[in-house]
Amino acid sequence: MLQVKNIHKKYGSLEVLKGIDLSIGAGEVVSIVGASGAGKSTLLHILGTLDTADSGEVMFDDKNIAKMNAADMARFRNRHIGFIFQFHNLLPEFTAVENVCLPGFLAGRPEKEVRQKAEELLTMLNLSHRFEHKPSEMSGGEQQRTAVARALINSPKIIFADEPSGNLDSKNAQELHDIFFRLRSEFNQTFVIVTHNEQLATMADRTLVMKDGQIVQEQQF
Ligand SMILES: Nc1ncnc2c1ncn2[C@@H]1O[C@H](COP(=O)(O)OP(=O)(O)OP(=O)(O)O)[C@@H](O)[C@H]1O
Repeated sequence: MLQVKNIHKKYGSLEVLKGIDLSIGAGEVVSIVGASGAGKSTLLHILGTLDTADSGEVMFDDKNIAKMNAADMARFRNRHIGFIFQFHNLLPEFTAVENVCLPGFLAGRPEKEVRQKAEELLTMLNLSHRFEHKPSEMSGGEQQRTAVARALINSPKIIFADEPSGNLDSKNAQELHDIFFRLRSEFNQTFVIVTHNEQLATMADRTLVMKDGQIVQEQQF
């Protein structure tokens, strides 16, 4: 599904990615670990089309992301990619349902269909009692589960998660990790997850270890 060839990225004179190759198949859960500053988030942002590489290729199925213009890339991102960040990034003025709906509306899908899917997703994630709550009226775990529902609203090919449980206590973290693997077994959902959480890293099918801008090791479980 995702093929990456020889990606390089510099910030000024700092070489952050030094030739990354990887490939990720549909339904795989891949974790990326490594010391702070190794380049994990930079790689995830490039894979997720939030940033561009200086050179190299990012292919989603047969589409070369590097060759797309900004508008096509934004459309592709909205339709096919989901994101979950360490901090939920929900809009504070909107309810849980509205936050989840937003990427669906941006994709131009019918309002009724999007709202129904948002409610289904929130119900699946045990948030049926929180539809009309704003982020400040929900717990950290509930906010992060709402962010998962938002990531799923357009049925993305792949979800990129950057330290998704970094801000959660161990019980909520465990619950979130279980959700990822449930989504994989029920919907064949693909995930690439940057994490410092050892439990999550080792639950993945494969773990890529990054050091100084390179993948130095791959562990298979
Ligand atoms: N926009 C930017 N401008 C300049 N330097 C950057 C930028 N983004 C990242 N860097 C630098 O690139 C290097 C890699 O950063 P990155 O966030 O990818 O590391 P990381 O492995 O995700 O670290 P962490 O585990 O701490 O999140 C760091 O030295 C960082 O300071």
